[in-house]
Amino acid sequence: PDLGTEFLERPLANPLMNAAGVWCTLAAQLDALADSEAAAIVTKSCTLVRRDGNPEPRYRALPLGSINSMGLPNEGYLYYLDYAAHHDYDHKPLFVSVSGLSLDDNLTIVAALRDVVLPALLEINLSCPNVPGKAQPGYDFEAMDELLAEVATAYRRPFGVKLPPYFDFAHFDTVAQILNRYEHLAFITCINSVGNALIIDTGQESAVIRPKDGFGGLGGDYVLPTALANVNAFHRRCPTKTIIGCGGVRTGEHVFQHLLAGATLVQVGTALYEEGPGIFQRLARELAELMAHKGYRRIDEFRGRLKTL
Ligand SMILES: C=Cc1c(C(=O)O)[nH]c(=O)[nH]c1=O
Repeated sequence: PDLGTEFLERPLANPLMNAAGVWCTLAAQLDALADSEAAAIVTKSCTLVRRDGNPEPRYRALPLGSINSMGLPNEGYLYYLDYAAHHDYDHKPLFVSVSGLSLDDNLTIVAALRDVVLPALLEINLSCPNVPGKAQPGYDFEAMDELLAEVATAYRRPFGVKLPPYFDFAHFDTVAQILNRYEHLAFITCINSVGNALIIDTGQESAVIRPKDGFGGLGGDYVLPTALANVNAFHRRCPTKTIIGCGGVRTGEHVFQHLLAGATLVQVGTALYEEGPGIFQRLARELAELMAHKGYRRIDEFRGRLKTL
């Protein structure tokens, strides 16, 4: 089978990439992703200035996934613009994830990315659940609309958004209606971690991460059904947008399910954190095996073709 696909008219060797935040904070990590089987890479969400992030322990692997409250540790946007300036775009696309702590910060970073005129792709993160005292724009629809209006005006080039999970059809409808109003908004990445979960260690009778009394974003197997639902909900509601799936991908079968639900690219977070960049070779092999078993030669024979009963 051929795992080839296309993103914004650009051919890619396969639909696989990392999720923002995982194995992508430092140049050496990004280089490892560039050297891996991932067909595209995205940076850790960046802020105006460098951040240490939240006190540790702030990430825990779990039997069914992970919980994190990293607190947006990153090297500051200029570090990632510099990385983007040296990236080889003929080899594979680079996305820059931006998660400014204010509208002004977001606009400063977006304008800087616009002015360096690089082929890098902008993914605006509307959904960081772990900055104490900061409500995420993804759950404040007026703030989201204002942010997108300002970014679209300032950036004037194709960009995308990273959404939190939604759990209500009224929210799918409202958010899709907002996103469909922005022509430059070319792609939608669903989902970010399921925010503010609480994992309890029974023996210790304690939370397992330090920040926010143990409340953190859930990832991994726990979130696959919610991720698939959000991918399919926005695939149905935003026919002119490209959907990137993210959430719960650990095997080739999970990649297949995200593609069936309507994703064009599929991001890997928790499983990449645990397995490292070699995971992309395994996922590509497993996806090819599943496609061969089903008699599919190309991804476009089944992508977005989820049946209903
Ligand atoms: C950008 C901050 C995020 C973080 C974080 O740095 O705490 N964790 C997530 O699961 N998702 C985020 O979007």
